[in-house]
Amino acid sequence: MAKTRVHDLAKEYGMTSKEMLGHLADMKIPAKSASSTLEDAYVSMVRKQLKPILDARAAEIEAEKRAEAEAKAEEERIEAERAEKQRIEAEKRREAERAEEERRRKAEEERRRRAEEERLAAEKKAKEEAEKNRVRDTAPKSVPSFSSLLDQIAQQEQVLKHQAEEAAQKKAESKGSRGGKRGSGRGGESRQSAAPAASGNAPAANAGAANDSERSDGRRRGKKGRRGEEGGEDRYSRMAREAEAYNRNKVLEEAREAVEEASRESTGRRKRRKERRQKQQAEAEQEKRIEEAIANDQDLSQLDTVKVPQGSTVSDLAELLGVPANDIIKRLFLLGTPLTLTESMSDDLIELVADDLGRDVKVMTKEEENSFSFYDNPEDLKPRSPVVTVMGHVDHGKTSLLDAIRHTGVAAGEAGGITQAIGASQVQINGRTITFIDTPGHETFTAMRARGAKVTDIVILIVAADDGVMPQTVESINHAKAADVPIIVAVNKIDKPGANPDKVRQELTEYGVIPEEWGGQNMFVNISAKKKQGIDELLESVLLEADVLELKANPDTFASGYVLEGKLDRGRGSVATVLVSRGTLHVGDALVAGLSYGRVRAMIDPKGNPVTEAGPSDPVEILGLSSVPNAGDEFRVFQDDREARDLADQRALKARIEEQNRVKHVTLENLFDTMADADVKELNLIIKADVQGSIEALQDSLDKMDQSEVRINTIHSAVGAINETDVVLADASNAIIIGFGVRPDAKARGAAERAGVEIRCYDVIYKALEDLDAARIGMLKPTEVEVSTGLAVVLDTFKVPKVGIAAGVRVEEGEIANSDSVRLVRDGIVVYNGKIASMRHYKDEAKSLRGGMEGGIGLENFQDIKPGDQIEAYRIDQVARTE
Ligand SMILES: Nc1nc2c(ncn2[C@@H]2O[C@H](COP(=O)(O)OP(=O)(O)OP(=O)(O)O)[C@@H](O)[C@H]2O)c(=O)[nH]1
Repeated sequence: MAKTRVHDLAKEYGMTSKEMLGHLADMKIPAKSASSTLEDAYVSMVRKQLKPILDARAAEIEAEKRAEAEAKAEEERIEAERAEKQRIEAEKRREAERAEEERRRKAEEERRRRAEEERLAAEKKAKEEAEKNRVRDTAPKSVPSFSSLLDQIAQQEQVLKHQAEEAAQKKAESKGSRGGKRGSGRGGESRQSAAPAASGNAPAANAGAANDSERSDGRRRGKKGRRGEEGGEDRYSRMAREAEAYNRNKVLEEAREAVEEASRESTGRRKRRKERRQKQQAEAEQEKRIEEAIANDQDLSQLDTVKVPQGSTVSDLAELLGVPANDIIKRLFLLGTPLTLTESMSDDLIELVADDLGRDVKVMTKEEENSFSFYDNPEDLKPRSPVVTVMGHVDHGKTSLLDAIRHTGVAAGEAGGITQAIGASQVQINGRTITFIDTPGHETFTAMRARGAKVTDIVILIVAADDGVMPQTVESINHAKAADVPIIVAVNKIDKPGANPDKVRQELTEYGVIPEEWGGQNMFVNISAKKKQGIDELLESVLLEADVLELKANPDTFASGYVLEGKLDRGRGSVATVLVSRGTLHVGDALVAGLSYGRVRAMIDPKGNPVTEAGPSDPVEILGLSSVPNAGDEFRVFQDDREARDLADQRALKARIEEQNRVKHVTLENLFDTMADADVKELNLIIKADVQGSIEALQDSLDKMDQSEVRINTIHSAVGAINETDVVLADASNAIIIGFGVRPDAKARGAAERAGVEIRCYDVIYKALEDLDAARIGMLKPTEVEVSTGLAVVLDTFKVPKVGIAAGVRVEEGEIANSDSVRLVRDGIVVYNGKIASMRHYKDEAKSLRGGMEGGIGLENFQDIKPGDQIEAYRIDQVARTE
């Protein structure tokens, strides 16, 4: 048997001979070198021993092979992907090239077409002008302008061309038929014609004159008859003329080129200058935006976001985004909402379209648009007093608490004299001030917050200890939490026998309001608003909370803040209670608040005293505004009252446009509503009142009215007198104007009369509600009422030609008319409901059958009548609705 050598065996195992010799040594098998031979017995021993190695190696090789194959497959995949990508890109590129080529071709075509058009037009004009000049023999007047010079050049060219043609023709003619006939008497004429030609070698400005004389010469020649002219030109004069024509042409051509070049250069320069200017402007604007953003601590990544006012029209958006309106209209069309240029877009549509255009937009509500952002240097900030709102369930003691607070620190004798002068109050405690907003409840708080007015620093949640947590308690908690305002709980009415302050604490934990003593975040104070117990402790808690909040503001700047309340006062005009958030407000300051502006004529503090200035956290009543601002409007003082007026005017104009747009345009949302409720009638209202409260109260009652059939729309409401704009709006939207404690001014009254707009003024809400209800009911569809007319019993049935089976009846009750509807009732079940087809009394047709009469009744499309059936007759009456 052949012996196996070590190196063959090693090869078989994929190892070096040295490695194999190592293994052999381990197994005590004698072998010296790679060429040593091994006995078969040893070989089988080696194989047995090295089997695991062989297996492992095989597995390794297999794995390597697999990995290689995988890598190759992956490579191939990547390669294929890359190729595909390349192919797509190439395709895209080709597509783009094709598009570009097409665009270029079209542009070239267009350019050629235009050039051709221009050329034709110029030719036509030149011909006309040449013709005109030919018949006009007056010399050109005065020094021509640059453009008229060009015109002249063109004209002269035409004339010269014309003359050259004429001359060529003449030449041909004279060479042909009358080549030898050169008359002697024609030399003078030739000289005559040559003389002006020679003198025509003049500057361009005079060339016209020379030309004209030549033309008139030609004309004279024409008048004198062609014969005299033909062949009259001698060789020299012709040469002189041709030389002159050549020279002139050359000069004119050069002049024209120079002029064209100059104008080309100037437009090119102008264009470049314009582009440079625009670029500089854009850069400056961007720089300004960045500076402002840094100053206002804004997010710089938001800089590219375009702010779009809510309700913007298609053309507004196009302008803001700097894109052609068509781009937007096209996208709207694709979105299935075709709109015209002047139609408003919904927030969603604005965002969708902008997104599609790859632009970032922020739809700004009116409040956001009207709000200002300020930046203060931290060094300028000084501590300010806290502003507090009291919230809680109805009857838990909000008013009583505010009352008790107002009496704090007031001597007993003074107490009776305290009146709530303005919509906010201030109390002094431990030498510090706390400001309270006097419109308690979360509704106002949230309404203000919704308008962007963040005035409250701390909420006092009042909970009656005898009543515990009630629905509005929970609402108040939610509202305060949503605004991220800390809550201090005043557990009230602890003087009451059933009071259980601990139960209140327990219940509140469920809503995440947990007493500090239990490890929570909220301070709890037991009070009795009625007995004025615990009030000081409550106020001290407010100060503690304020310390935690580290409330600060810069008092040494122009004032800004929020309107808490606005009203129209008979004697004093527009009156607004404002809360200063920043800066100091002075009498005489020019300010804008919402749509109103004016100079502060007078200021009244919460105690009713006139003051000349108000700092951060101070509430004051101000007089002097042009109109009544709304609660929640932001106010801001301007250095210059012209600026204030401009801003207010801009806002007022915008508000008016928006209001009109709102009335005119159907939005996506209400379009469907309107279609679905085609049956619903609308009662449009414009409400004007002397105080915001009346508007809210009326609106509240209106909202509660049944609107299933007549929808009541308040299309506009505001504090202030009824003015002409209201009438215009009412006219445009078919609305009634309701006034509370306000009257229309003379202009409005006149406009209303002319337009037929109804204005109703009231002093009390319920009267207005009564009238509106009546109007609403008047608009209701009349009700259909079934009136029973008679009852008959079927005695027998019989056949009637054409009608089929008819009933022989006896009328038991009432009177049945042939126009009545009937029900056929069998054993209490209605088997037919329809109309009477025929009615007879004996043989004759009858219009009706009275009680006790017998007759025949046939039913429309119904034969299954049986003796014993009852016929109930009725008619439908329409009755005007009373509700
Ligand atoms: N016994 C007792 N009664 C109180 C206390 N505080 C308020 N009340 C009474 O509770 C009732 C409601 O008090 P208001 O202060 O009007 O409560 P409110 O929360 O302002 O009520 P609305 O304005 O209707 O939401 C009044 O009759 C108060 O006299 C109190 O501490 N103890």
